[in-house]
Amino acid sequence: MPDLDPTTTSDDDLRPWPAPQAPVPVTATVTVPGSKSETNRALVLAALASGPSTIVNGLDARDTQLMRDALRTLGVVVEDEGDTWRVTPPERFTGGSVGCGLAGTVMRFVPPLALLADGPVSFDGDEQAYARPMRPLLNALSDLGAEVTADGEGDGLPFTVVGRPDLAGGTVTLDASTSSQYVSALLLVGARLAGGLEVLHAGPPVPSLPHIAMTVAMLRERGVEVDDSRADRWAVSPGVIAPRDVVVEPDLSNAAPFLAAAAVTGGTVTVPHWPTETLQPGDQLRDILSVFGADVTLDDRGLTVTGTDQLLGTDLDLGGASELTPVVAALAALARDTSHIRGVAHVRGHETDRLAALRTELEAMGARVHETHDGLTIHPRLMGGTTFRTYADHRMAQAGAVLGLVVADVVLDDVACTAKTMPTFVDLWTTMLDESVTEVDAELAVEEQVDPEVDDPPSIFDGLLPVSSDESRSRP
Ligand SMILES: O=C(O)C1=C[C@@H](OP(=O)(O)O)[C@@H](O)[C@H](O)C1
Ligand SMILES: C=C(OP(=O)(O)O)C(=O)O
Repeated sequence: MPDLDPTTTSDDDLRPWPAPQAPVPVTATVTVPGSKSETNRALVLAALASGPSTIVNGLDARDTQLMRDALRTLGVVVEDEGDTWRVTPPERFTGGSVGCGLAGTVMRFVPPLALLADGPVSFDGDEQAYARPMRPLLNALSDLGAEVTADGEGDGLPFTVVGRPDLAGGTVTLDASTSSQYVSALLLVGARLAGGLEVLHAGPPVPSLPHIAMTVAMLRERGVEVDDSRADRWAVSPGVIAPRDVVVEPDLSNAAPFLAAAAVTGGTVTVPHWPTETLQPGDQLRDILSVFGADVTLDDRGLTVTGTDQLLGTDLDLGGASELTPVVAALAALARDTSHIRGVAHVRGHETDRLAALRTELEAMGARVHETHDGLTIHPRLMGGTTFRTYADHRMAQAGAVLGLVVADVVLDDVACTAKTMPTFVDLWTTMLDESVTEVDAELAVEEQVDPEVDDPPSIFDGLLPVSSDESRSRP
C-alpha cells in the first residue's frame, strides 16, 4: 500500500478501505513519526525567533505541510536539508493568503502572527473547517488592535486579519473552553509584542491543559519568561525568542491505535523512543490502557502494551487528552462492560463533531451509545461489520481501524484522511499485521525445533479471535 500524499486527502485508491482483521494477536514494534503539536509549535517559534533554527524529526503530514506553507507565505524561509528543516525568519512578516486545511494548529496559531505582518493576511480552509470555533481568538486579536473581517457567512474561517506595526500587547480576556489552542496561539506571539501579553480565561474549564503546558515549556526553552503560576492566567514578558535546534518527539497520540491493537487482540506492541519525560498528553495512554486492563511497561525498548483476554469497562476523564477520544471509544466498545468518557464536550468542535460521529458509527456496528453533555456512555454489544464513516477525521479512521481488527467486514469509507497527521498510517498498519504473522510463525518454528516429534503442529490461527462476521466478538 503506498504512503498517502501528505498534501491532500484525495487518494481515491484508499476509499473505501476494508479494515484488515488481525489474523493473529498483533505482535509488532511500530515506530511512529514526529509529534504534530511539537512540530507546529517548533515551526511557529522558529519563525518568530531572532535567527535561524533547525528541526529534526519534524512530522511530514498535511497539517505540518500547511504550517510550513503558511509560514512561507509570511516570508519565512523553510528549507529541507535531509532529515533536518532549517527555518530562517524574515525581517518582517509579509501579508498573503494562508490555507488552513482542517488543521486547528494552523487556523489558530498563524492568525496572531498576522499582528506582526506588513499587509493583510487572509485565512481559508476546507469547507468542513468553517464549523470549527474561532470567535474567541478573533475577538482577542481585535481587542489587541488588529482589524479582523469575516470573509464568509460564519463565525470562523474564512477571515482576514490586518495587524499594525505599533501593537502594544497588554491584557486579553477570552473564553477558551472550546479550545486550548486560542491560549497557545496568543502565548506563542506574546513576547514579540512591545508590552508582552497577559491572557485571562473566563468561562467553563479550559480543555487540553497539557497542550498549553507544552507551549509554555517550549517558550521557556527559547528564553521567554512566562508566568503560569495562577489558574486561568498566563503572562508572557516582552523579549527575544531565541533560535533553537530541536529534535521532535514521536507523536504519542498517534501511537494510540497501534497500542490499542495490542490491547484488543491480546497481542504485544512496542513503540520505541517513548520519552521518559514528556508534555504530550498522549503519554496518558499509559494510564488509560492500564485501566482497560492491559499490561503497560515503559523501559529501554520504549512503551510496550500487552493485551489481556477481555478489556474492562472504564470511567475516564479525557479533558486533558481529548484527541484520544475516538480510539478510547473504540476500546470501550470492545470491552467487557459499560464505559464512560467525560470532560470532552469541546470535541464537538474538532475535525468533526466527534461525539455525534462516534455515537452514530458505534451504534451502526451494534453498540449502544449515549451522548452526554460532555462525553459518551458506551455499552458494548455484539458488533458486526458496517461501512464506518470517518467524516474526514483522521482519528475516526484510527478508531475504525482498531474496531476492524476484531470485527469482521468493517469498511472505512475513507482512510485517506489519516494524511492529516500520518500519511504513512495504512502502510504502518499493514506492516504491523504482517510482522505479527511473521512473529507467530517464528515462534512456532522454534517450538517445532524443541519438539520435532510433534504430530500435529499448532496452526498460527489456534486460540485466536474469531474472524468471520457471525463469529464477531460477543459482548454482554
Ligand atoms: O495545541 C495543540 O497542539 C492541540 C491542542 C488540542 O486542541 P483542543 O484544545 O482544541 O482540544 C488537541 O486536541 C489538538 O489535537 C492539538
Ligand atoms: C483535534 C485535533 O487536531 P487539530 O490540531 O486540528 O485541532 C486532533 O488531531 O485530534
